[in-house]
Amino acid sequence: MKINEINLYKVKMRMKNPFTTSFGTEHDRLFLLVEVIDEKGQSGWGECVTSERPLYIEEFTESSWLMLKKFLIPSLLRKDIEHPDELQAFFRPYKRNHLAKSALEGAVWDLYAKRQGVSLTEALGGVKSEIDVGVSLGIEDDIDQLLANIQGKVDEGYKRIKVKIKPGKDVRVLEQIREEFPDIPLMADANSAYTLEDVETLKAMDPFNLMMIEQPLAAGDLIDHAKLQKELKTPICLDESIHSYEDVRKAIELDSGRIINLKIGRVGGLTQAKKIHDLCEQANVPMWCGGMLESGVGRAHNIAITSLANFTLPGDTAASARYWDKDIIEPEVTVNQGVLTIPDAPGIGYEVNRDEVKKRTIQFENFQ
Ligand SMILES: O=C(O)CCC(=O)C1=CC=C[C@@H](O)[C@@H]1C(=O)O
Ligand SMILES: [Mg+2]
Repeated sequence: MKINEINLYKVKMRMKNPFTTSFGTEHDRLFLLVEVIDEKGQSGWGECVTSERPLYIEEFTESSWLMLKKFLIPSLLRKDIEHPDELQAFFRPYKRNHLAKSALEGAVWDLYAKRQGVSLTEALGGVKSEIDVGVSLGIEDDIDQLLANIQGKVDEGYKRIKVKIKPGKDVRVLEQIREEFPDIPLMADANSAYTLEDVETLKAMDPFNLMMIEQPLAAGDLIDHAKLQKELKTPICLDESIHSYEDVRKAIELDSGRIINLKIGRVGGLTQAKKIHDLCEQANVPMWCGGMLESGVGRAHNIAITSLANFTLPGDTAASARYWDKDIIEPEVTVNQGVLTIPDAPGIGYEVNRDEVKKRTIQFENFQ
């Protein structure tokens, strides 16, 4: 396929509710969409899951716009490629910037699958036709509001509840949740809010029968997580510490974490995500697909990667309606009693609603 044109959209979407984690609150998502167009005029779509501020990772929307405009898009324009895996060679000279790389590579994967006449799930080697999904709930000032939020998602049948924790909003909150919901599959995401000095606080969470504690310590760390895992009964899940295949290899060797939250953007795209999946499968390390408050485009990519066999735990790919009054894809992502049916239409399996994208696009650039 020949990539004749690439469109870059900076999109602003207001979420239904603010989302608060240990590092901040987001109400408006400011992210990028990438559209690649081949010699037949067919389009593939990817999403750059950055935020306006670099609070979760070092990339942010403006930096990724520049990275795509100045380096990544020019490296791909008018190139003839057989398979999306070839993009690794084009991107290799440029360090990190994984969210930007993933957006462009994801668009090429979508286009590739459409040209093959298969779903992205099939193109990736997916083996499922439906997936169990969980939901991630932000920090609430008021415990009754959090308990009501949990009740709502339990009533909707989500297969796992993820709550955010931070120092001062952790042990007592989890205790109150367990008093109300003694048996629900429950996990906590700390987003690196703790250090090894908090080991007693983190050990105090062991009695709550959590499925996992996600990223308790610093982003990028593997050594201290390995020390902490020796102290905890609860499995540690790694998110911000895993940016590559090599990070996973070392985490397994060090026993830094026993579960991997795979985010396609964080690891630099679907080709790397597949390699990490295969490594975790060989090492019997369970995985699930994390979320970055995506629009339907990014959500569609998450669904496709979750169809691979070793994604054995419910992920964060909730329904479009969890975040958006109106999503930018048709049909929207829906979940029925915690089960999401994977579309079998070619590519990402959802149509991008160009009118809805246009309404929310605050900056656009066409590259030929
Ligand atoms: O998309 C979702 O619903 C998951 C949201 C979520 O938990 C996160 C999104 C982005 C960064 C973090 O705040 C957090 C995570 O660490 O998984
Ligand atoms: Mg996380």
